[in-house]
Amino acid sequence: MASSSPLSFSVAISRFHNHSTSFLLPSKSSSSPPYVSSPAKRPLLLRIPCRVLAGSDLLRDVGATAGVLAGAYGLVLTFDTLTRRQIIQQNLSRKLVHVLSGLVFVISWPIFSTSSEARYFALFVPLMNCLRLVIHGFSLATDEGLIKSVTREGKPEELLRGPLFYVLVLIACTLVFWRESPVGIISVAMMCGGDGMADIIGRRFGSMKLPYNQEKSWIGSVSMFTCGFVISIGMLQYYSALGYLQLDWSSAVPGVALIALTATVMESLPITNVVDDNISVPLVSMIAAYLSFGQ
Ligand SMILES: C/C(=C\COP(=O)(O)O)CCC[C@H](C)CCC[C@H](C)CCCC(C)C
Ligand SMILES: Nc1ccn([C@@H]2O[C@H](COP(=O)(O)OP(=O)(O)O)[C@@H](O)[C@H]2O)c(=O)n1
Repeated sequence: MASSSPLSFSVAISRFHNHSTSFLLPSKSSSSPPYVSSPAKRPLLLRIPCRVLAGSDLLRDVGATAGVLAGAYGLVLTFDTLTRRQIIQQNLSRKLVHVLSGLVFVISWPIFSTSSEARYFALFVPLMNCLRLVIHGFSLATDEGLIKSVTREGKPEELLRGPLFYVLVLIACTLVFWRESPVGIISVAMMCGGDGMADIIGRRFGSMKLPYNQEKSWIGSVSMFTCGFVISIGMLQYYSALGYLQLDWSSAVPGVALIALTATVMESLPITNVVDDNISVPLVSMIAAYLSFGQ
C-alpha cells in the first residue's frame, strides 16, 4: 500500500498555496527528501521492509474499521437504551446521536493508517450505515432501536430522509475531502455540532422566534453559530496538532467564523420542506470552506 504521510499533503498544498488565497501555510520544499538516505541514520520505520509496513497498514485499517463500525452500532444502542429506560426523551436522544455520530466519526479518522487506501476503509463505516438505513427505511427488516433513536415519530420511512442525508454527507466528506482538507472537517462540524445544538438549545429555550421563520428562534441560531464555530476550530486544531493541517490561524479563524455565519443563515431559512438541513447546511459549509481554504 502506497503510504501518503501528512507531510506529503502539506507539500502538495504548498504548491497549491502559491496560486490561491488559502489559509494553509506553505510547507517545506518538496525537493528536500522527508527522510535521510543512509540506512544507518534511517528512522527505524524505514528499516522495516515495505511489505511488512504494508501488512501492518492493512491490519491497522481493518482493525480501525471494525472498531469504528462497532462504535457506530454501540452509540445508537446506548441512546436506544437510555430512551427505553426513559432516562432521556426520544427527541433529545435523536439529537445527541445527530451531534455525536458524525463528530466522533471524524475524530476517529487518524486511527486509520497513513496509506492512501485508508479513507476507503473508513468509508466502509458510513456505507454500512447507509445500507442499514435503506434496509430499515424500506422495512425490509426491523430494528426498533435504530428507528427509536434516530426518528422523530418512530416511522421507518423517516430513516430515508434526515438520517440518510446525514450519512451521505459523511460518505462525501470521507471520499472527497478526508483528513487532509479542512473543508470536510468543517462541514461535518457545522452539520453535527452546529445544526444539532441549534435544535437542542432552540427547542428548549427558543421563545423569541426569527422574524422570517416562526419555526426557528434567535437562540437556536446563535447556538448554531457558536457551537458550529467552536467545534470547527476545535476539530481543525486537533488535525493541526496531529500534523494533517498547517493553518495560518490569524486568517483561518475569521474564515471559519464566516463559514459558520453562512451556514447559520442557511439553516435559519424557512426551506426545511424544500431541502433538508442535513443537505443545505453541509453543502453551503463545503462551498464556503472551499472558497476560504482553497482545498
Ligand atoms: C439522528 C441522525 C440524523 C437525523 O438528523 P435530523 O433529521 O434530526 O436532522 C444521525 C443518524 C446517525 C446514523 C444512524 C449512524 C451514523 C454512524 C456514523 C456513520 C459512524 C459513527 C461512528 C462513531 C464511532 C460513533
Ligand atoms: N435555528 C433554530 C433551529 C432549531 N430550533 C428548534 O429546534 C426544532 C427542530 O429544528 P429543525 O427543524 O432544524 O430540526 P432538524 O431538521 O435539524 O431535525 C425547531 O422546531 C425549533 O424548535 C430553533 O429554535 N432554532
